[in-house]
Amino acid sequence: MRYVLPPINAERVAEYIARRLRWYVREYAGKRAGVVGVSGGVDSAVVAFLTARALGPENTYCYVLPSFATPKEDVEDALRVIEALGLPDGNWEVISVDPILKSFEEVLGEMDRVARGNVMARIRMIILHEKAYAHNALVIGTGDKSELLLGYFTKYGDGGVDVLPIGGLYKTHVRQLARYLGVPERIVEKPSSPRLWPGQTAEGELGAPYELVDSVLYLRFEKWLPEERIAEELGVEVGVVKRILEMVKRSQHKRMMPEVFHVGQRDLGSDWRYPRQWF
Ligand SMILES: Nc1ncnc2c1ncn2[C@@H]1O[C@H](COP(=O)(O)OP(=O)(O)OC[C@H]2O[C@@H]([n+]3cccc(C(=O)O)c3)[C@H](O)[C@@H]2O)[C@@H](O)[C@H]1O
Ligand SMILES: Nc1ncnc2c1ncn2[C@@H]1O[C@H](COP(=O)(O)OP(=O)(O)OP(=O)(O)O)[C@@H](O)[C@H]1O
Ligand SMILES: [Mg+2]
Repeated sequence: MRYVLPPINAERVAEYIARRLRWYVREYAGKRAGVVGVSGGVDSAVVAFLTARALGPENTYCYVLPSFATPKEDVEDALRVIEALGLPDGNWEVISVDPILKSFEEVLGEMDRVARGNVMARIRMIILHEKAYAHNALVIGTGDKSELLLGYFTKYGDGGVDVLPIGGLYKTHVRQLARYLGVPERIVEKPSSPRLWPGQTAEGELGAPYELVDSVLYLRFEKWLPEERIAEELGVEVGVVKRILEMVKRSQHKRMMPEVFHVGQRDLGSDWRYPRQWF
């Protein structure tokens, strides 16, 4: 398999994202600070570094929100990020989501691991928004371009954020940016995982390494090559390419506002009907 993404200019990208994030939070939203859920993974580490660069450590709030499925090394790595940023004491906290998850299961009954994982992600979302309200802040999202295109996130969970500063960067580019920013190497090298159940890895669930996923997405959406040419170019079966692009199609609803059924002024009280072929 060939990796075809050109590298980014990490210095310029970091500068651009930090400036734009500062403008978005301060000028556009009129807020003071940013709240980040820090997992010990590379996306949230990069976003925490960029938020501190944009707004200053005193205006950056980091929350580590482990569950029973979080390895203890991840909590250690999350704390390393917080230490590296030099956040003041009141600007970070470790809060276990397990008691909240347990009370959900007591009321709703036991859930399977996917359902429980999505509830876990939505519990984190609620906590982060509560903290944002408390600190006059926005919830800074950590989704990258690969996850957003694949729909590899929980709708209204880790997807329920206010702004997506690294949403224009593929996962492999986020790792490059992480190295430039000085994110600890163990975090940069760690295989991506939502950690929604023990042993879960992103590449295991997606069925392909991110180098391949990113190459397919790049050749399709930036070079507009047809599926067969992408397969040839990367030296993989066309079925692999089709499967990745199918994930993009099926997750369109996660990248849009919910469909609104508009009712126009002239429809109210008139006998005009939508043409049959619209349905
Ligand atoms: N066509 C459509 N139009 C409008 N809405 C539609 C829809 N199809 C489904 N839906 C709605 O979407 C829901 C399904 O979406 P969702 O609840 O997200 O659930 P789903 O996509 O099934 O699962 C989330 C996936 O993201 C992964 N994940 C989650 C969290 C974090 C990370 C990470 O990388 O850190 C990864 C997780 O491992 C899993 O593979 C349905 O329950 C339904 O309500
Ligand atoms: N234990 C956790 N504590 C705090 N936030 C979390 C935790 N688990 C997930 N999150 C939030 O959900 C986001 C989505 O998880 P995801 O696994 O995609 O990102 P990551 O762990 O930062 O990087 P990677 O995708 O490489 O694992 C995280 O970036 C983080 O903001
Ligand atoms: Mg992760």
